[in-house]
Amino acid sequence: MASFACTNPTFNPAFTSSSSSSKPSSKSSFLSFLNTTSIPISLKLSKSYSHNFQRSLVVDNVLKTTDSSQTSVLTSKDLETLSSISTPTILVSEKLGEAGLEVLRSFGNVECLYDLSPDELNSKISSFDALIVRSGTKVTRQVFEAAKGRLKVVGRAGVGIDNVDLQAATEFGCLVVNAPTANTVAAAEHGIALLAAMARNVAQADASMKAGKWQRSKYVGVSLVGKTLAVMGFGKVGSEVARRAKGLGMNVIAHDPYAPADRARAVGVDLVSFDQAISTADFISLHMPLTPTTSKVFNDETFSKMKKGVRIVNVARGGVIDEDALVRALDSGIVAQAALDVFTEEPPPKDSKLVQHENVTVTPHLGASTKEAQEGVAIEIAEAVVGALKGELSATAVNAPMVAPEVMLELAPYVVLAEKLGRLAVQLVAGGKGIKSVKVVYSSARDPDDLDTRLLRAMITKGIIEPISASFVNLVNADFTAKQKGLRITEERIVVADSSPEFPVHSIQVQISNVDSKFASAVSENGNISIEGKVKYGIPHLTSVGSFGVDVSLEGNLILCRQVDQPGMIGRVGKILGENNVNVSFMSVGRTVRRTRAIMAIGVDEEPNSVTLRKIGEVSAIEEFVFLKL
Ligand SMILES: NC(=O)C1=CN([C@@H]2O[C@H](COP(=O)(O)OP(=O)(O)OC[C@H]3O[C@@H](n4cnc5c(N)ncnc54)[C@H](O)[C@@H]3O)[C@@H](O)[C@H]2O)C=CC1
Ligand SMILES: O=C(O)C(=O)COP(=O)(O)O
Repeated sequence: MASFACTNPTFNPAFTSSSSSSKPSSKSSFLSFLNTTSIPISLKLSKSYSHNFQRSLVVDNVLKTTDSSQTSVLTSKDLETLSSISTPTILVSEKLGEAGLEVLRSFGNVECLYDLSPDELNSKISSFDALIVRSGTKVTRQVFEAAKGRLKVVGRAGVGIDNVDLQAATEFGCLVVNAPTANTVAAAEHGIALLAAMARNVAQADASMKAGKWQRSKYVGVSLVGKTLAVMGFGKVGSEVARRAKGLGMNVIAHDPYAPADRARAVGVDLVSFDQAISTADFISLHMPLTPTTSKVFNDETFSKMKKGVRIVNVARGGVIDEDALVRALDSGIVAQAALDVFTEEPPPKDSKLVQHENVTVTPHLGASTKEAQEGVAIEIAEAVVGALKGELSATAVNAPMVAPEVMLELAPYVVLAEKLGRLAVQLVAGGKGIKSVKVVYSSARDPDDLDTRLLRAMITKGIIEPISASFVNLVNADFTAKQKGLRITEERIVVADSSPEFPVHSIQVQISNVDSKFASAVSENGNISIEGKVKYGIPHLTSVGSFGVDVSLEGNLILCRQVDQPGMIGRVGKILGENNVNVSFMSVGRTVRRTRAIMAIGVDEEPNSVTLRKIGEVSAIEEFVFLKL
């Protein structure tokens, strides 16, 4: 068997790459992190620590301390590793509130480099673990490629993530987080400001007066009260706009294919179809995200269905409107006025017909730009990014499943077990190749709906894929990577009545079908390579191989031997290992029928050399054996 890369077991979604050069923060933040997770642990620390490593330690220490009689002390090797890891570096590429910068600075090295060109960003990005942007930075596939695996998290200091190539981020295993709540009110207020300013020609009248004119009859406006406003996208901003518009005496309807009717009803708003909304509204306010579905959804065809003289406000994204079509609709009078905060291209070209149009009021993407919102967004994104760099799954992750911290902590030892089972299973496949179908069976005393297996599945995927490819797998890209490699992972949950619901998982079984095994005994009766493991006292154990029951802790490396069940076998193999200075950590023998065949599972601290392995193979009663790296 080719040698396998052995990584420190971790469920950190961000920091699992060997190329990571995360650093640490202070000892105090390390300890406070442990405190917040209430892990019973005794640590002797002498240096600053990496959050990357912190997370691994959390996993290790959850394992080591589930038995409350044990305490864990870092070894000198741990300390050496810790001290060699450098501080996380964070690039802030657009103006961010000071309070957020302070949060970031307390954790890592922060560089604020505003107005970078795409080439400059690409040339610098490989020095950073995290990137924080607003709407002005395009985080393209080239950025992820240029990052060379270093970039672990992109933080969008705001809501819209249409400027981040999410598919590329996912493929590169880079977590994307946003700050979805702190600018909601600011955007809604700006929408209302534009609505009122547009209806009363505030901007145009202001410009006219500043040009020395006094044109009272030219700028007669329209009233809002009693008019119908269609809110397109009844999410956070849309519903706040609706609430405020109702306060202005408007009749508000909304269109949102995904919004629950009761949420709309609570605000006194009727949810209607797209066509109904645009054809009955006097005013239309846009609040949907820019996606392939919403791109240019306001176009010649949809403008033609609108009431003549409709007025449109857009504080969502420029791209939801076909801007050339809007100019035509303005010129023809279908659209009487528009008030726009956002544009397809930002800033728009200086000669943009839309910006220059006399019936259009414009602002340079100011929706989120209040002092309050910017402070809030900065703190929200800084905390999300720091959390992600620490290995916590963010509540605002955009391209990864969100797992509550308490669930993650509970699953921690099973996460280690899952990765090790994946890693073992793939090493049992002849040549480690041709794996197409993997089945994972979780048995648990809990209701199947009560078990979130995404983390476990991701780690099994990691365990299977990483040893046989150059791919780096984490929670962000596990499903994508499996799909890309043609690996189908199916899951089954079995409820076992005789286990305690106190523990989330009783056992995990990994089966690989339609492959040859290099260790025939690992093939169970259904023809699949099959191994099963459990967590005992917080430590992952291998509990069955093929049809044989074993019980060996999954630490260090493993030798599996199948032999004729006869006296003296343990001694013979143990002697060979001892003579070659290989320390045995655990040993377990499983058999199906007495004095026929047995499997010996031997945990070893060191990797036996080829001569030692050959000697084991020469023991006459041994029919087959395999050395597996964990
Ligand atoms: N101008 C600015 O500075 C700001 C702009 N925004 C933009 O406003 C938009 C909304 O933000 P939030 O309300 O916070 O997001 P949100 O996610 O809370 O709401 C978006 C709503 O749009 C709905 N939606 C999705 N597809 C739709 C479709 N085809 N038709 C109608 N509705 C659809 C969703 O179901 C959701 O309810 C985003 O595009 C965001 O980028 C947000 C803040 C500031
Ligand atoms: O949050 C959003 O979606 C916004 O559009 C705000 O963008 P900004 O952060 O002001 O560039």
